[in-house]
Formats: sequence, C-alpha cells, structure tokens
Amino acid sequence: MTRNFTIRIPATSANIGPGFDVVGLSLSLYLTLSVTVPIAPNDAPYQPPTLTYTGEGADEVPLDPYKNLTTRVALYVLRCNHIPYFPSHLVLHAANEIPFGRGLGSSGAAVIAGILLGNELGNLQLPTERLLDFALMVERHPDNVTAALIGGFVGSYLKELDDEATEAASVPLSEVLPEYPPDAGADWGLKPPVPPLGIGHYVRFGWAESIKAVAIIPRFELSTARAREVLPTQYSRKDLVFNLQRLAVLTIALAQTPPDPGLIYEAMKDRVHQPYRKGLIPGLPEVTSCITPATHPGLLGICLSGAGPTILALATGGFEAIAEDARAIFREKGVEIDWKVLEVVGGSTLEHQQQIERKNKS
Ligand SMILES: Nc1ncnc2c1ncn2[C@@H]1O[C@H](COP(=O)(O)OP(=O)(O)OP(=O)(O)O)[C@@H](O)[C@H]1O
Ligand SMILES: N[C@@H](CCO)C(=O)O
Repeated sequence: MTRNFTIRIPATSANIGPGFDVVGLSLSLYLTLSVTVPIAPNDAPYQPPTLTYTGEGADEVPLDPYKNLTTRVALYVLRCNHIPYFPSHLVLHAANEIPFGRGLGSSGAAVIAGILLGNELGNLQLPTERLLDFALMVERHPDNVTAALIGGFVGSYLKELDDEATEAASVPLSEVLPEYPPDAGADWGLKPPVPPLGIGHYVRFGWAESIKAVAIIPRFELSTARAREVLPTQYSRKDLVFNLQRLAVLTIALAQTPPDPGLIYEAMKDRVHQPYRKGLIPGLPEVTSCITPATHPGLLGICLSGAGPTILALATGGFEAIAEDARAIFREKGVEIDWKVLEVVGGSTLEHQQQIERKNKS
C-alpha cells in the first residue's frame, strides 16, 4: 500500500524594481513534486529515496537525494524534528518548468518544495510561519521563498533577532544543509541548527487582475550569489530615498484598476541593485530604458526579475511587441532570449491523490 501526494510550487520574481530583498510575485510556471510513500513497512533493508527529474535543469540537477536541494531541505526539516531519515522506499519525481539561475526563483521553489515535503513526510503539521522560518534558514533573503509559499504580490521583512537567535541563524548554509550520509548506519545523531522562531513576517498586497507579467528570459544563467557579489554594502541617502518613495507607491499602484502606467513605470525604477548588475547582463539598461509606456502601449513598468538575467515587464497588453523589441535589443548585444506571458498565481499547494481524483471527477 502507498500514500501519494503532489506538491506544486510557483516560480517567483523578486524585487519588482525598487523592492530589493523585500517584495516578490508568484508566477504561473511550476515545480511539481510527485511523491509515493509506502505505508506498510516491508522487511527489505532500508532503501534511500529514488529521485527522478524532468524539465528545466534536468541535465544538471543532482539526483542523489543527499545532494539534491529539495531532498536535502526535506531532510533538514525532518532532522530538526527528531526524525533522522526519510521513510524507506520513498519515490519522488520532480517535473520542473522554472529555468535555473534566471531570476525566476528556481532555488526558492526547490527550497519550499523540500520544506513541504519534510513537513508532510514527518506529519509535522507546522504552521505557515514556521515553514517560513525553515525556508529563511536556507535561502536567507525572504522575497522569493515568501512569495512561493504564500502566493500573489507579497512583501516581507526579517525580524531583528536576539544574540542567541542571531547565532543560530548565522550558521553557514553548508552546516544547515550538509550533504547527509546516505547509509542508515552513518552518524544520524547530529542535529542541525534549528531555526529561531518567527524570523520572517509578511503581508500580501492587492493585485489588479488585468496585469500580466512578460518574462523575457536570456539564454544564459546568472547565479544569485554572483549577482549579489557586485552590489555595494553602503548606499547614499539619495538612492535609498529614491527606492523607498517608489516602493511605497508601487505596492498600492499595482492593485488599482485601471492600473496607471504614468505612476507605475517610474515606481518600478531602482538604484539599489539594477545599476550594479548591468555589467553582468548585456542589454539590461537599453531594454529597461527603450521600452516605455509611450513606445509600447499596454506596458506599465519594466525591471530586472530577481537577480536576473530575466527582465520582467508588467503589462495589460501589447505583450508580443514588448518581448520582440526586447529580443532585438538583446540580439544586438549577442544575447538570445525566450519569452512567456505569465499570470500572477496563488502560492504552494500539497494535494493527496484522493483530492486530485475527486477534483478530476467533478
Ligand atoms: N528544482 C530544483 N531542484 C534542485 N536544485 C535546484 C532546483 N531549482 C534550482 N536549483 C538549484 O538552484 C540553483 C539556482 O539558484 P539561484 O539562486 O542561483 O537562481 P534562481 O533561484 O533561479 O534565481 P533568483 O533567486 O534570482 O530568482 C540551480 O543552479 C540549482 O543548483
Ligand atoms: N532579492 C534577491 C533575489 C534573488 O533571489 C536579489 O536580487 O539578489
């Protein structure tokens, strides 16, 4: 006998211009994890999970469950909750639509998938806030993981922690996510650092239904780590105020019907991360300055998606003209792109097989 369930995590776009490390948007591309857990234990020796994978990243993702990001995160959640290893004979299949290293939250989705997997396998029934604590121990900036978990247009901040909690939260990622030993006889006694309580806090903003997201996706990867290395550690008051003013306006402007391009285009400008990342993304300043609501009716605003290299255009129409003109600009710089029109969607879901069958019948 087996228990089957499916975890579905949306892609995300972080920052949306001025909201660096603050806001995120969940989008209609998914990482789907199908899980089969044997219910009745059989007498066979312990067998670690079998992981298969199709779609984006299939040629580079590790299938060893002790190396793969999703399964390592699941094991981290289990072990923090006194469950040392996966159930025997666990079968997992990941089908992924979210391209790796493009600024569409692939790693955030993999992390949230792992957290929901650990929570379900351990029957932990952790509340959303606690799930977020685990995610923040791994991903460290809240924008992608919060939007992937909660869904919609979301703002979040990290709580200032006391000394003890700061120490717990500042453990290097390699210690939070060691590549656990694969054999059940190895040392399972070590417990990883448990996240402090209530690290992240969030709120969901409104979103005008008419606004779609055009993702203009260059055909090269840029790791978030590399794109963060080029950022300064200090900013001028002028640049900080520039971003704060725009972010305050943007969080309300994107919920208004009809959305106002005059307000939104300027409110999606940024001086905290995009100017520093242009050296890593040929064509970025040209695309964001040449494609405007005046030249492209339907466009509301345009920015770097997350750490890039994807460009996110928010628009109510004229999608093809926006994307094809961006393609021409990128091509002049020697960069080929793909593009997709995406919807803003709800957050992560976990459904048991019976629920899926019932839904399909009705
Ligand atoms: N489904 C997945 N399963 C396992 N590992 C994954 C998965 N998706 C992403 N990863 C890992 O995350 C890496 C990409 O993470 P990175 O933070 O650099 O980019 P991103 O999350 O796509 O972009 P951004 O954070 O800017 O939105 C991949 O190279 C891979 O190692
Ligand atoms: N806010 C993050 C998102 C990337 O995951 C950044 O721009 O570096």
